[in-house]
Amino acid sequence: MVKRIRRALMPVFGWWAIMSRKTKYVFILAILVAAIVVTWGRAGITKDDMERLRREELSSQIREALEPLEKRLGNLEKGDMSKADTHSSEDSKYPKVKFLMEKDRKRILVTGGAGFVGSHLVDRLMMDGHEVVVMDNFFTGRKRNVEHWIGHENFELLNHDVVEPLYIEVDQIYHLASPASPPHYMYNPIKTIKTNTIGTLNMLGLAKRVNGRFLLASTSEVYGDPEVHPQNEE
Ligand SMILES: O=c1ccn([C@@H]2O[C@H](COP(=O)(O)OP(=O)(O)O[C@H]3OC[C@@H](O)[C@H](O)[C@H]3O)[C@@H](O)[C@H]2O)c(=O)[nH]1
Repeated sequence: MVKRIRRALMPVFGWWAIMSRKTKYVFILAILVAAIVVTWGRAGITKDDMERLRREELSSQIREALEPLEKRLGNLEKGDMSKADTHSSEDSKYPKVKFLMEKDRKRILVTGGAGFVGSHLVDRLMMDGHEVVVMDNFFTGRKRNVEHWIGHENFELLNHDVVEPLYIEVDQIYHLASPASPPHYMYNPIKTIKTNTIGTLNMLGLAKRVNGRFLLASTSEVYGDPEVHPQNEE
């Protein structure tokens, strides 16, 4: 093996032996210079490349972050307020909502907002551009009635029993939380009475504290078994 290597290197050593001393120096110097240039050049390019890549990545991240803001600004400049709201753009997964200026936008609590009447009221208030807080204990209400708003920046869902006090900041309260149909309000009559007394008192207290407007809905059950449809208010 050693013999084979020696034989392979023979031509090189042969050349080396017949070279003058000066040529040898020049040869060694040339190899050294070449090695320095290659190493230095490689190190320089790698550093520069890394820096350039880092800068390119950073500017593409900034461009990505700015794009929706620029789009929104463009819409604002064009006066298209409906598209200025990110959630009202065509590709939004939510129903279209109006854009309301901060001074016109109300924060509204709907108790029983996951129920039949409540969820339709919630749709209307959301589409009008308000902030809506739904509070429901899901006795008869269902999350699916309001699920199309879950995650929207104007929407909040609280699983809370109105019999317990609630401390939040709102401008208006629609108080609809109560078992509505006879099988439901007779299921636990004492709880129904508590909901309609203590619950209503809690919501009145909240309205008083925040100086907010208050609406209490009754039920068509108060008419008994009506003989005419639709029922009039007399
Ligand atoms: O203690 C309670 C009791 C009830 N609730 C909630 O209050 C809401 C009441 O809504 P319901 O859907 O039961 O009653 P609603 O009055 O909205 O509609 C009802 O009356 C009109 C009919 O046409 C509907 O079919 C019927 O559901 C429910 O979401 C229920 O979970 C509370 O949050 N707390």
